[in-house]
Amino acid sequence: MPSGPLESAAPGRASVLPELREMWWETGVRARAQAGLLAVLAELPRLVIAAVSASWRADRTRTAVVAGTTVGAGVMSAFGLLATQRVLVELFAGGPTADKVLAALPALVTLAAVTVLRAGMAAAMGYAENGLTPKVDREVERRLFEVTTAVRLEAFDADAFADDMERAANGADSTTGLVQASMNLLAGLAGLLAVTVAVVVIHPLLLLALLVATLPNAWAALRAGHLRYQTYAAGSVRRRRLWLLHRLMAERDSAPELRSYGLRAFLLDQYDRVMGVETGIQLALARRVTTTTTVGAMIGGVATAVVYVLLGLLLIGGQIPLAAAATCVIAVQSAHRSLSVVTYQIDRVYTEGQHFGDYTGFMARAAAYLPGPAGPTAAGGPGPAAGGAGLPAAVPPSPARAGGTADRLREIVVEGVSLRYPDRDGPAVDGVSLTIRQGQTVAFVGENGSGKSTLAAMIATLRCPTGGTIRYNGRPAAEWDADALRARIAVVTQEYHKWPFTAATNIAIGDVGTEPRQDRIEAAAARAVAHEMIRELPHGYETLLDRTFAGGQDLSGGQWQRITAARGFLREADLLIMDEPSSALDPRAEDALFQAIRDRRGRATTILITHRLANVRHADRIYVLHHGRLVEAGAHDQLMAEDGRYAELFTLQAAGYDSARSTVAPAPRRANSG
Ligand SMILES: Nc1ncnc2c1ncn2[C@@H]1O[C@H](COP(=O)(O)OP(=O)(O)OP(=O)(O)O)[C@@H](O)[C@H]1O
Repeated sequence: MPSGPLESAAPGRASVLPELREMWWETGVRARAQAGLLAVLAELPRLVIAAVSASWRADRTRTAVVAGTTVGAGVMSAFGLLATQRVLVELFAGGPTADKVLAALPALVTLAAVTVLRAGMAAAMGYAENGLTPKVDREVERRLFEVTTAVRLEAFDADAFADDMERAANGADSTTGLVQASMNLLAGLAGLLAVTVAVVVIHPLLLLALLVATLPNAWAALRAGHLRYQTYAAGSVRRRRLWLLHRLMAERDSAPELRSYGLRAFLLDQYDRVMGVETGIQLALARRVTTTTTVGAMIGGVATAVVYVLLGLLLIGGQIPLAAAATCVIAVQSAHRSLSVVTYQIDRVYTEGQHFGDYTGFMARAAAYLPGPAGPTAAGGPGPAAGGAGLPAAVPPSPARAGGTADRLREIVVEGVSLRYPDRDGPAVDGVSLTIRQGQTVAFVGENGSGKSTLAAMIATLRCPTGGTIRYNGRPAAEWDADALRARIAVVTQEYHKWPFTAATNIAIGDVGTEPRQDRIEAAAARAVAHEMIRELPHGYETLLDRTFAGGQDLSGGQWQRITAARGFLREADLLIMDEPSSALDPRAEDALFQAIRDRRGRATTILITHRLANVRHADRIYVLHHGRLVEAGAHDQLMAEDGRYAELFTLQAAGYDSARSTVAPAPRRANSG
């Protein structure tokens, strides 16, 4: 017996999963990581300003409180240090202890007041920050969703747009982190400044001592942070590979194939390889970081010792009083603390800033895909008014256009329409012209990839033609109110979405503009042969159709297709587009569904896309597409008489049934239970 898939997964074969190639944006991340420490520092102010302005837009008062208390706490540090020095000066002075304590009392009171004020400011800062976080999250995330739900469908065809969007969503989460890190950095800097000022006031020479004692540690902390970021940036492909492997090995969707093809050992082997590399890299990083921080600490330690020796010499030489020397020791320790805050926060600001940059970058790029007055050709053109930090202010409201309630869709004229997807050689739809009148049922037929769904998507205004025009009641889509026009069209797509809602809501979302009345939902379900099936679910129409929630249920492919057809029927749209609505239906359900579609004839318009040609026989007009071009058009009998492509496809399919009928004894006909 040949070796099974477990053996074929042996090292050397299929060692790299091809879909995990490096993405274009990762080179950008890598370039930033290799930019060097100074370049990193130079980028900080821009990132901090972007985050603080996002916070300012979310809540001015709280942002001001956080900023004010942060700086205030720093200033209080300076006062605290100066008061400490005064206390020490008085205590180290000559004379009886009681007199010394009495003399130190004002400074002690100041110290107590400063301490209380600092504590009060810290509490106010914490309170304001806690309230600010959800507001900033909401502000930033809502803007992201306003954009992701409004961009034209073409955006999703653009290179790596989905990747870009995913990182932007993560970047949105980094906003609060960046704001907090920026504020903490401000606090650290204010503390450092305060210590510096206090030290200079005591004795200018001590500033030099302070710098010598603290700079080596600061350099080490920054360098270690930079090493960590470089490793992080270099590992993005590896992380995505791990993420993919996690999903493949633990998710429900891949579980059946994983077992049936015996992919367990193959995937575990992939995991071991990636983790082996990851562990090695993390160990190397730990070694480099430890070396750097140890070297920094050693130099810092020696420098601090030198400072203390210097202080001793100054003391012995009578150049500085004992109190100033004692304050200097406290100042050096304070400076160490502030500096470690500053270096840690710089590291955080940088990392969070990189992620936040993904968000602002995405928002700027996505603005080009927002529908605007410029219409479909707006791609690449200016987007709506941009908010601060490259954030589009909001999705612009549609200008007043045609689309009143009385204006039903009477005629759709497609004039020389083409569409070319990005990075595709030929057009998916090529110069198609046709007219669809109210009440007609028309069918688009043709082989896989002939352009049927693309043409339907353009008629449904989901995609903008790259050539030609589509007129609705004589007016091009650009002259209509986009929402009003879409409200007249219902689309049941091939790639329907399983919304994680109840069965009733899954149908009701077909017409969110109206009240979700149960009788209407049930009537739509009945037309799509879904009513009985839904009633048999554990909670009937209230059954949650998502197994990731407790008590949730999943449905079979055909059952889902009935629900999506019901969604399409609910709206009573002027135009219903049904793209392969019956591919998973059993023959009885299919027959009933097409009967419901035929019932629309004369009343409302239907575009039907299906490969089951028996179902298009009754269509008023059949359009045959081939390689994006319209090659035949007419009623069934006419096309059969022409003996062209349609006749060939129809005869081929019918022959399958005929030969089956000739070899299988006919089953007794059962009454249609609908
Ligand atoms: N988003 C896309 N990006 C790039 N090319 C696409 C995209 N969608 C479809 N295409 C290509 O456009 C052509 C037409 O696709 P379309 O889905 O319109 O065909 P279809 O006739 O509906 O096919 P089927 O019968 O298989 O559903 C195909 O060559 C397809 O590969």
